Amino acid sequence: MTEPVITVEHGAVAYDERPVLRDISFAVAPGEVVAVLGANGSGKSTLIRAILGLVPLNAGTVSLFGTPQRRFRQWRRIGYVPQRLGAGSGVPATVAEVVAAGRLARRGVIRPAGAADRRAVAEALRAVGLSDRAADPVTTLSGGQQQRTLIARALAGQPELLVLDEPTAGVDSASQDAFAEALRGFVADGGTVLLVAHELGPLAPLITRAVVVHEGRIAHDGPVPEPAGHHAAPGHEHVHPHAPEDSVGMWGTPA
Ligand SMILES: Nc1ncnc2c1ncn2[C@@H]1O[C@H](COP(=O)(O)OP(=O)(O)OP(=O)(O)O)[C@@H](O)[C@H]1O
Repeated sequence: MTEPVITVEHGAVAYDERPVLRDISFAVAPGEVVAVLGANGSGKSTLIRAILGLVPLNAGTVSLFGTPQRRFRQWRRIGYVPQRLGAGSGVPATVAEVVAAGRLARRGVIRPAGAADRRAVAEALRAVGLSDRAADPVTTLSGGQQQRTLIARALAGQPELLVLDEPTAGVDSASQDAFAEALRGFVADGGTVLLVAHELGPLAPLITRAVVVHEGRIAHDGPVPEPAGHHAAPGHEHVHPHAPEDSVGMWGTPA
């Protein structure tokens, strides 16, 4: 039997004793592309941060590649792209330098970059369509291109699992398409993906499963649900032009 890449069992997280995730259980198998959906503040980012050990669980367990998270040491197998590039520090790193940082965990800081590192960086830049910007300071790139730079940094580490927090939020459509293409290549090479998203856009065809978080619990685990308020389907006759915003956000929970 193939070992899940991620297993969460009865996971719970609280911030300052305020419960944010309660009794979360789900698993991600190798090769899956799982989208975590849900309204603002439902706990999506907290869930992936808990999986990565960036926030502590106060109940339950997480295993990564079959190893309990607290004993897991093979972090190079995981590439993580957090929600946003932090506020500009003014350090004029080039695109290639940022992407090369994704190799550090693999080669160790002591050993200088070798041919394999340079190849991995070039390949990651190509995958996100930024080869021609390699020498430019990241600060001269658009928000979408900066996001692609971070994705390339994660890809350069040649991870087996990519964890992405809203990779396409506020990103122009050219960058969304470039990202979808990069992800398609990553998955075709056997990679596994867990991503948080508000809108799937060009990623939709790649998603194999959706997990909807609602008020700290999993409200749905299965096929990508139709966005709430989707009335374009033929034969849909229920018209309510002034219906209030669904409290779940754009993703409906099953009745
Ligand atoms: N470090 C923190 N300390 C205290 N509360 C936090 C912290 N991080 C998140 N929260 C709170 O926990 C809840 C869940 O936040 P989280 O960021 O996980 O939600 P989300 O579903 O990812 O939201 P969004 O879609 O807005 O990114 C929110 O009420 C948020 O305010």
